[in-house]
Amino acid sequence: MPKECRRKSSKDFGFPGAVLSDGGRVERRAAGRSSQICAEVFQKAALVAAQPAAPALMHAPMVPQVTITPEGGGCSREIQQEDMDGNGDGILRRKLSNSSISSTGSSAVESEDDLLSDTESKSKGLVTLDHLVNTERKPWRKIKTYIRWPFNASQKKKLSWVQLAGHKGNFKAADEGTILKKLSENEMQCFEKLRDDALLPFVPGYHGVVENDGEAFLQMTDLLANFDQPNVMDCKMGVRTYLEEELVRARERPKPREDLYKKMVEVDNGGPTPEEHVQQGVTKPRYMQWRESMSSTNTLGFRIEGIKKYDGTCRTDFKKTRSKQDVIQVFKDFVEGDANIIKSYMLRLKEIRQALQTSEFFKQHEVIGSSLLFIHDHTGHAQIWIIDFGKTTALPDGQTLSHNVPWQEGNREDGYLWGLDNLILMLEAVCNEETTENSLTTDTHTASDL
Ligand SMILES: O=P(O)(O)O[C@H]1[C@H](O)[C@@H](OP(=O)(O)O)[C@H](OP(=O)(O)O)[C@@H](OP(=O)(O)O)[C@H]1O
Ligand SMILES: Nc1ncnc2c1ncn2[C@@H]1O[C@H](COP(=O)(O)OP(=O)(O)O)[C@@H](O)[C@H]1O
Repeated sequence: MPKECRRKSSKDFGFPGAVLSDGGRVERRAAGRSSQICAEVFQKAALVAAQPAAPALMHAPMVPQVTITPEGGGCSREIQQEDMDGNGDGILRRKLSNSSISSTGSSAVESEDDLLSDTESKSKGLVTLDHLVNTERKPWRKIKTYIRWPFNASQKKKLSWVQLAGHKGNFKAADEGTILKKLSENEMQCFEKLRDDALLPFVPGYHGVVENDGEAFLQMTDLLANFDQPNVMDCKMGVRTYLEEELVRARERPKPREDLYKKMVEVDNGGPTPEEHVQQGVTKPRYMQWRESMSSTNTLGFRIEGIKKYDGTCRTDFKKTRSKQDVIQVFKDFVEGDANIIKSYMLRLKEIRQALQTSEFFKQHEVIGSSLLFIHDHTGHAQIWIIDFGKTTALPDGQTLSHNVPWQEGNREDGYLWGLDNLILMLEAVCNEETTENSLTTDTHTASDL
């Protein structure tokens, strides 16, 4: 695809001071920086918002399947805390991703030849949203972060936000109950289209495009806002986590990336092929396929990305959580045996499933890299939302997906519904186990009481 047709990041929209409000209207923001407003770029954003999304992949080529290099034997182990400590304070600079159509504005799609910093960073775990409170930044590599409770009410509010996946620095705090996510044109178009769709009740409220500190952001509802010390889990949906066009591009101009090689080796030194070891680099699709095969993406159609518990503990070391039993165990730990929470989650997943089946948006889009965000708290409040439309791509006019047939390159299927069904099955298993365990406990009590 020609470069000018690719998605643009917030930088393409440029300058500060304006708010692209709901409905694509351009407004001026009453801020001291109004002199910096560049109406033209925000009109451009308005125009984009008002127009139907141009299909990003007009002609998905029928090209041979990419072979996933088999995992080597090697010594494989989970990342340990000691591996992480003192290892994450490199320069947290993000350059343009070489093969990525970023799910966010932070890694705009550019050439395969763009460079990428060795210290390419992801935001994992507890973060402090920029203008809320100025504490020391946590390097993403730190896999466990503890927060001391209780804080006073305002501190608690400030520190309760968590980013479990995605790119570092992508989010900022905004007005009460909302957050800002770096603008990607693609995600903006999705939010615009979702305004009239059956999925609307299941996605974060969208409040338009705003400028903050010279950058454009999507303003959306902070899903954590109505929870008290929430437990949060991010599950990335689908059997595939990269776009077909990323494969094509990598094939045309393969660009081994050192940062991805390093991430692979951190988890499994036997992951890279001998050639990849020699070149100290792997291509983006190769890395993404390896991630999918190591985790439950390929086998279950979803994977757990991260969990933050009410007590502030945070885990993102799920790269090798693949088996059903392991996944069930993670869910059991997450809900701490609370059958009511599991039931609420199951109900919500079934509602989401129903909405997906009637959603025009869902039919007409390849949904890649999107997550379900599970949130519950001690009051029994439990909800799930569909988040991250950065790589959700419109199909050519008239084309639809079933979302539950196997992916073959060219058919653009994403396995989303298949993954959702498996997720529901996993939760049912958790529920059954909990119920059995509880009834066993009750039986025991009854027996001993007698
Ligand atoms: O989770 P790990 O193993 O760190 O791998 C990440 C995730 O797959 C990111 O997806 P997400 O943002 O959905 O979590 C992806 O960003 P894209 O969404 O841009 O594909 C990154 O690609 P790069 O940003 O190119 O490194 C890739 O390195
Ligand atoms: N609307 C929201 N409310 C609360 N938390 C959110 C919201 N959107 C995203 N998050 C948090 O940020 C993380 C990354 O979000 P995501 O949209 O996937 O970012 P990226 O596009 O950088 O991958 C999620 O795992 C979640 O923890």
